[in-house]
Amino acid sequence: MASAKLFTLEQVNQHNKEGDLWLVVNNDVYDLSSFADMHPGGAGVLLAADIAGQDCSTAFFSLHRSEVLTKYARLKIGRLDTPSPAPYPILQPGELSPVPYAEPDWLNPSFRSPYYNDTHRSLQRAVRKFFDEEVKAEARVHELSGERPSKELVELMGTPQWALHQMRMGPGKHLAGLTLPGGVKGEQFDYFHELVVIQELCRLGAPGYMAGLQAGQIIGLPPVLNFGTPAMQKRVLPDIFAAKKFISLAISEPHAGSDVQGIQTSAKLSEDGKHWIVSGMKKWITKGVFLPFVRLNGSSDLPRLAPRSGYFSDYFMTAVRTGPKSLSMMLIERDDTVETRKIRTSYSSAAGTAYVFFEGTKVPVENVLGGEGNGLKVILSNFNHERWVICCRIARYSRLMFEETWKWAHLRKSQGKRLIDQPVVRNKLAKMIYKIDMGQAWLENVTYQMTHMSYADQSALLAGPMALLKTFLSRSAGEISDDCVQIWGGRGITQGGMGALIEQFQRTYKFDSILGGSEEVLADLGVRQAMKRMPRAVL
Ligand code: HEM
Repeated sequence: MASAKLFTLEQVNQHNKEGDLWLVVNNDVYDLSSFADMHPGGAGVLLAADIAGQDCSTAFFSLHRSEVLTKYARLKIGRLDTPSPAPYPILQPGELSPVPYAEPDWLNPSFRSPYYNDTHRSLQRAVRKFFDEEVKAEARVHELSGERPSKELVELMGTPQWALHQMRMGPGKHLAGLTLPGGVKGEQFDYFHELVVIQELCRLGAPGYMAGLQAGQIIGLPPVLNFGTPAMQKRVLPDIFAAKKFISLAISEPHAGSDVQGIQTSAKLSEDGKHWIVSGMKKWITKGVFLPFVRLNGSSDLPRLAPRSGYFSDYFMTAVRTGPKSLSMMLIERDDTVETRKIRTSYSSAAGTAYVFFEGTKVPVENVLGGEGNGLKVILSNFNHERWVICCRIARYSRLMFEETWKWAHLRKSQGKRLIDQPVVRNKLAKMIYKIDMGQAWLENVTYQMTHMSYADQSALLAGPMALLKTFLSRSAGEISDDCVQIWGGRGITQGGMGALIEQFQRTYKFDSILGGSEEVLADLGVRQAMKRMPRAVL
């Protein structure tokens, strides 16, 4: 800020009353004269003798997230002429957090890891900077307002320069010939690169927005990649990777969740045998439809919303009963016979969760993936990757909650002591650290196995370990969330403000313990898979 106007602290001291109120935060001078009456914490606190006209960085950072300064940058009028070292350094876009355990060990410059090489590191640096600079602000605002991710941003993410929609599909020939962020060649891309992209996105702390951004495609597109004909791939993939079109996975129904055998949506073959005619309904379909809202640029600090049609999935990868004992997966294109309706969940509406209704929808027989009656095979082939993505996600969200809570425990004083000085708080933090680091280490081990196995072998050999890993991570997330809320107190159950991410996590971590198979189902699957490998000889 070379051209900033400079003030002495004595000059700032003069502006210390109602209607003429300045103060200093992190060496920046703010004029709050007209903002004081709108200050969410009230005008009174700002007019206190130790605040008005003073350097109040310590008071500020014990009550606000640093993002408040970005949001209210318009109140900044200059800088102190003799700055003191900033007591609360704010991370620049792309920087690693200096908070202990806030980053996975492989990002600690003093540590080594057998799993990551220079290509993973350069990709990590590139995407972190991009997410911090281009995505973070929108993600946090839209998470709260329920708005869809903006068209401009999803399209930018789909440009060949960023190729983020392609990377979220994992390694494969869809990346061939591309030069990815950080100079990584598409052919070098492995599951650790994908893990890096997922975990960097999670740092933004906006789970509903993140689901609305890419979740439909991550679970809805693999059948096209793995079972689609070349003609289907040519027609569908480029538009989805460029974010011109969107796809959702449509399996669950009011009577069938993880239990795909209970699916009731059904289809009859047309008389000429060229189409399936589909009728039925699907529930909890991510990205099915977004709230028809758009933010208006009003003077209010809170987002104001007004009706407008939003964009939504153009394709539904749908599980359909094609006979009494026959389940098929088909790619259904949205037309007038397909209706979507918003479902409100504890996630942000930015996820676009919806009901999908099919009423006599005509689907060309060529749109059946993997052959008629092979729906279960197609669904199962997808599950491992979906569960692994969820594992990457919970592991990183849990770490972010730890970072927030660790910082808070250093800031917050109770009965004259910082929270971190209380053994009971340190004990809770210790439990968080070992759960987070155990989860990440197990996740990296499973990921390493994936890099050395075919897709089919992953399903056969890793379904059990993956199911147990997901159960461990989502159970741990519940315990971490609970301990975080206890440390944050009222702020952990208050939307917005210092504890915003903690409140959001305790409201949303359950998604990961249900989606892709509930904890109970997966724990049982993990054990049953191990039972199959039990040799008779040892009994
Ligand atoms: C640049 C100066 C400031 C701005 C832009 C600002 C803005 C805000 C905002 C947006 C909130 C709502 C909560 C949040 O989003 O974090 C808030 C809350 C609050 N602010 Fe400020 N504030 C400033 C300085 C101060 C200072 C110097 C104090 C001194 C004590 C203060 C005391 C409070 C209090 C007590 C709350 C309520 C916190 C709570 O509910 O936990 N603010 N402020």
